[in-house]
Amino acid sequence: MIRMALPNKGSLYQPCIDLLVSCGYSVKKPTKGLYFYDEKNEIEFYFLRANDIPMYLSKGIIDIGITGKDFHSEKKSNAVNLLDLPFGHSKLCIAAMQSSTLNNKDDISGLRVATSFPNIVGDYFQDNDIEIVELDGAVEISVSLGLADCVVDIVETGSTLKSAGLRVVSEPIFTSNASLYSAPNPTNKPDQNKIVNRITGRLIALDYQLVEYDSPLEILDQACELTPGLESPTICQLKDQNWCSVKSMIKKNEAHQILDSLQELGCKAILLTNIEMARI
Ligand SMILES: Nc1ncnc2c1ncn2[C@@H]1O[C@H](COP(=O)(O)OP(=O)(O)OP(=O)(O)O)[C@@H](O)[C@H]1O
Ligand SMILES: O=P(O)(O)OC[C@H]1O[C@H](OP(=O)(O)OP(=O)(O)O)[C@H](O)[C@@H]1O
Ligand SMILES: [Mg+2]
Repeated sequence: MIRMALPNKGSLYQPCIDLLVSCGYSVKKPTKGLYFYDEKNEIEFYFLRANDIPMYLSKGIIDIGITGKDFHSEKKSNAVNLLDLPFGHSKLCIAAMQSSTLNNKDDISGLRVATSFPNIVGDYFQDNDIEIVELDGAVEISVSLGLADCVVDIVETGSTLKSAGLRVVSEPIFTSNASLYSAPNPTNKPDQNKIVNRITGRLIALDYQLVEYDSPLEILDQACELTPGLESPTICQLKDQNWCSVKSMIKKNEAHQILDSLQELGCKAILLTNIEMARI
């Protein structure tokens, strides 16, 4: 038995559910309630505020959980980062009114900065004299309402800031993504490892594709150089002694260039397929 925390809403909720379902877990948030038991895999899922997950992990109440790096850092959590996940990418940026003359960190000295990340902001501005105005959310409206002179807020596309009449003032002060975290001393390490292995396998599957093709013997070495695989490509002799069939994993973001090269080389029947899950 193991306890896992997932964000109960927001940007991380659906990607977390999709990731875990693709790893064979049965997980859904009840319409009312914050708990779901996956009987087959013996996992208790708790749907918590992404912001609170670092504390539950730090105290060892929850064994494993997914949240944003920004929340982990803000809460000064001693949870252990097991795995970076390919979603929840965002930045914490300083933003001020479009018309403002602020252009860099030093221009902020003496000003009021509204944020939901007082620790990250305090550390960043430790040598500047600023007043932090701590807000729980909807930070972007605070400047036009006159509560603050600028904000430090989460930015992904920038459309939230833009619609509040704000613009980013300087380089991001923190770069975040979702991560899988462990309690410092999880109760059930073998069960935790199973979860990590499944998720790692799924992330590899998402990064790679499987290519299969037929190659004349005389160009087989050149073809294999293009598709070396992780260990080594699988090669089968075809009925026609002059041809082989080759199977290999290739990086998804290189796949189409590799297919072009295989075709130019003289390979035939080139097939590209997605990988559902991988254990390397
Ligand atoms: N638009 C976005 N795109 C990608 N990641 C985002 C986006 N907005 C927030 N995040 C990241 O997702 C995580 C959860 O933030 P989000 O604002 O979605 O949570 P939330 O449940 O709405 O919490 P809160 O109620 O405190 O705002 C954070 O780590 C954040 O950096
Ligand atoms: O740069 P953007 O692409 O606009 O994304 C950033 C916004 O997304 C998040 O808000 P969310 O959608 O979670 O709403 P919330 O205010 O309820 O947290 C975050 O708090 C920012 O406000
Ligand atoms: Mg939010």
